Amino acid sequence: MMFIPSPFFNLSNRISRGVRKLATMSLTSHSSSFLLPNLPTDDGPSLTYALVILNQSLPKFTPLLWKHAKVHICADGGANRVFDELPGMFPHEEASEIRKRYKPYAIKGDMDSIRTDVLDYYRGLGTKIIDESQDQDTTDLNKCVTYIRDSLNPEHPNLCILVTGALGGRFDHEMGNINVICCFPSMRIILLSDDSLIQLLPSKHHHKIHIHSSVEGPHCGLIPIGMVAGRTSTTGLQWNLDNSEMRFGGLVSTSNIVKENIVTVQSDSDLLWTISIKKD
Ligand SMILES: Nc1ncnc2c1ncn2[C@@H]1O[C@H](COP(=O)(O)OP(=O)(O)OP(=O)(O)O)[C@@H](O)[C@H]1O
Ligand SMILES: Cc1ncc(C[n+]2csc(CCO)c2C)c(N)n1
Repeated sequence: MMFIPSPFFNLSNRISRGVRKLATMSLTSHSSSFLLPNLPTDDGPSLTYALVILNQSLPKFTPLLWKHAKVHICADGGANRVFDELPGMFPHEEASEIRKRYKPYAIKGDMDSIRTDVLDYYRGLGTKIIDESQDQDTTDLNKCVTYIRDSLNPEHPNLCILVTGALGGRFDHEMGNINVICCFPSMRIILLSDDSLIQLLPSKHHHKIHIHSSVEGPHCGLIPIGMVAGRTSTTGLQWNLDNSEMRFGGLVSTSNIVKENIVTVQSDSDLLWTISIKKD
């Protein structure tokens, strides 16, 4: 298979040589540069970030993600977290000032967890309130991603949705959050906690993952989802896969270690990529 740049870079993902057309596979770059104080421009496509805040303790790097994001959306009770926890991250400033500075653009969900005082407060600041209590079949995260997809022009190929509070906590919620990234395979969605991140690597691309060792790694994993992953090959890991099969009940690449600044992954199946996030 040939590695050539993907449509994310606005280049053709097909190449023809004379009369013979070679099957090619586009290459998608990934980088956790949103965890750095400043966004570099030389390690992948320049992305536009949206931040979705779920109803779990805010990671300590939330102000950094907020700064990098162009739009900020709370999933239902996620708004309680912004209201309650963000002022504590700035102990020398007035809570009311911090709450005005960190005003969500929208709050969306079935509204069974947001407190009335928090709802009234943000409504008063002009936050859009989108009550979808009639929908009891999709999670609040799904509702938020749908909103971003439908209203914020994510046809833009360089949109990336960062989701805080997605991991740890209740296992059914965690699995629901992972299911959301599988429901939107063509969107870049990154699930975050203080300890790790998870994203989908769709099989229709080859993947080049830039490792920022100051903020992430070395622990990582590649995990098949929903089906047997027949053949996966990697570079840059301590235990690389070489056309290996992965399945639950057999080999799943957990407790792996990043060894190089770039990890490459190609597979015939969609995989989850996870990497640890460093504590300062
Ligand atoms: N303990 C948890 N672990 C992981 N994710 C969570 C947890 N609690 C909440 N979330 C995430 O935050 C979102 C909003 O949570 P909230 O408590 O407001 O609503 P919920 O009624 O518990 O969730 P839902 O309505 O989606 O079932 C959830 O949809 C889920 O994505
Ligand atoms: C088969 C099935 N299982 C669970 C739920 C419950 N559920 C799933 S998402 C959601 C909304 C939460 O905001 C709720 C209540 C369902 N509807 N269908």
